Amino acid sequence: MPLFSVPKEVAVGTAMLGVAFATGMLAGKKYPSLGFGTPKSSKSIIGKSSPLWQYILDHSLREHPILKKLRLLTADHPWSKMMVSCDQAQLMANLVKLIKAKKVIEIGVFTGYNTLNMALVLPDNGRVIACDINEDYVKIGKPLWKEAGVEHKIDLRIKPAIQTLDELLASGEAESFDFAFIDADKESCNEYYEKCLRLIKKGGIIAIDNVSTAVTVVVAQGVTAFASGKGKKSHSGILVMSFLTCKWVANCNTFVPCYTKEAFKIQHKFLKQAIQNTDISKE
Ligand SMILES: C[S@@+](CC[C@H](N)C(=O)[O-])C[C@H]1O[C@@H](n2cnc3c(N)ncnc32)[C@H](O)[C@@H]1O
Repeated sequence: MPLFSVPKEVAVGTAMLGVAFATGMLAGKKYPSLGFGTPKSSKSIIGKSSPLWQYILDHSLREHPILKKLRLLTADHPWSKMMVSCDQAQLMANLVKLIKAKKVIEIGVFTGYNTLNMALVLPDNGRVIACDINEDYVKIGKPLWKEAGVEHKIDLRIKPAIQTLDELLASGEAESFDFAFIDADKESCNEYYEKCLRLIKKGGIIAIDNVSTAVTVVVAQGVTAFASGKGKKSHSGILVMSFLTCKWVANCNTFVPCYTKEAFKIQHKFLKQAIQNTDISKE
């Protein structure tokens, strides 16, 4: 019996993600002192000293023009490092499309780059529950949501994300979401993860950013429980994927992965298990 069943494309996509992790091709991360965030401005990611990186972006990035506009607009923000990288966002958009998601949650919106990214690939009646506490950040991207014609798909909730998740659960939306991206304060990550496990339905995906910092343990527990089949009932059938931390290398203008051995082992084990247990017979 497979532990879970995901579409073949998702398994392949996830495997490629694993390869990207293994080869250090994914976007790097830098953690400002607040404990969240990633170095994502085009200025820092597309570095001249990283021809491989540039090649990957030149040949695989298909960024919507308004997304690009928002990325460049955000690049000038003092906290631009918090924005997801364009390739990371593209991977999530592809996964959202592959599982034919209709309802997604973004925990931590910042200027709304990934919110817009997901809204663009959702069907017209799709919905992004976008959670943030800082309206000033969100205000930067909101006009571009409108310009892209997807504003109606975005349900922005300005309040602590825990409160929003509780409200969703209280209003009977458990097991009704397809995808969640956890990318806010790390202190609450454990709670976000547990609540998302209740909100995401079977066949859905929970993506967690910056897992090799404070949340490694959370993910490790979830992934281990999930991969061994010993997780709670509600864990089964949900794919948990994680974006690992990379370390900013000063004066290098590029990012190199800085995996903790443990985080890499967990990721690798999980991906291997995910592929082995993918039920492609129904495809
Ligand atoms: C790393 S940024 C999110 C980046 C975003 N996902 C993107 O695609 O660009 C983290 C965001 O989490 C928000 N945040 C921090 N604590 C929060 C909380 N308790 N509830 C909701 N949002 C929170 C911050 O205001 C910030 O905008």
